[in-house]
Amino acid sequence: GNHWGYGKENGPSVWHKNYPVAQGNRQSPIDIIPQQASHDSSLGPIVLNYDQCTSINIANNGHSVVVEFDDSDDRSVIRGGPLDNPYRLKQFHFHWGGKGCHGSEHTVAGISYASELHLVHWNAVKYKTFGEAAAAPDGLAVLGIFLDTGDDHRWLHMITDVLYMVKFKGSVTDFKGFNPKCLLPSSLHYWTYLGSLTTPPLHESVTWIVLKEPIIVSEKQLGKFRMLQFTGEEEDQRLRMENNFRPPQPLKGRKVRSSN
Ligand SMILES: COCCCN1C=C(N)c2cc(S(N)(=O)=O)sc2S1(=O)=O
Ligand SMILES: [Zn+2]
Repeated sequence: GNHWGYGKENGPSVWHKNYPVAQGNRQSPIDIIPQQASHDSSLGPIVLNYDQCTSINIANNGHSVVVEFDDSDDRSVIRGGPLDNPYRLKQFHFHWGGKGCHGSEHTVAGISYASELHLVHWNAVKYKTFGEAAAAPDGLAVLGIFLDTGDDHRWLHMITDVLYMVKFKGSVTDFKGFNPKCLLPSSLHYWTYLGSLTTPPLHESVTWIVLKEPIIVSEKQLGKFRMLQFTGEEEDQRLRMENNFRPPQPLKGRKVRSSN
């Protein structure tokens, strides 16, 4: 059927047909305007405890490349900042553009970055399952990290070196012992606001925490993401996985807060 995607016929501009919440009041991503963000002294620092984290596998789900984690206990959590509870790390994935053009989802005063990394966490204190949390207004916390281009990122090769194993939609391969701490910038200063998943089902269940400082990766490393395919190995259509980002959505009166 007409499964959602990023093409002309099934892209972000028509998602509302199957997912009416696409036109809701807390959709993501947004354009973050730093000067309009309110400094909130009650916003403490975010704390990431990823040291015991256990990555399981890396997969091509036909929309992005996703690294899944064992979330059977509180071994890797994000806490603090706008969050009332610790949220458990479930997966991380990326969004990126085509050659040379931009591919981040959030923009900063109209400027987009080459790519954006999303670390997805869920509120296992309040909800029994990830699926339940993903549909609840305070169910998810996604840490967004911008990727800018420059020199090689010293650790990203651990991911780009295995992308050939998950070239096609539906492919998955073991990916153990990866700690995403190595993908963080030096500063954890952030903007935060209430939003949604940026892909269908577009649930309005995400507390977004977007780091101000990008990490730097090389054009060569980003290029390896573009050899992934949206399509499966058995499909005769070859569709390069690129421009898998949703454009900024209306703020609808929401407040963006800034950490100090
Ligand atoms: C069963 O729950 C419904 C599916 C939830 N998920 C699917 C997404 N498309 C999705 C998008 C996410 S993003 N781009 O907003 O981080 S996180 C995420 S997810 O939480 O992994
Ligand atoms: Zn995402």
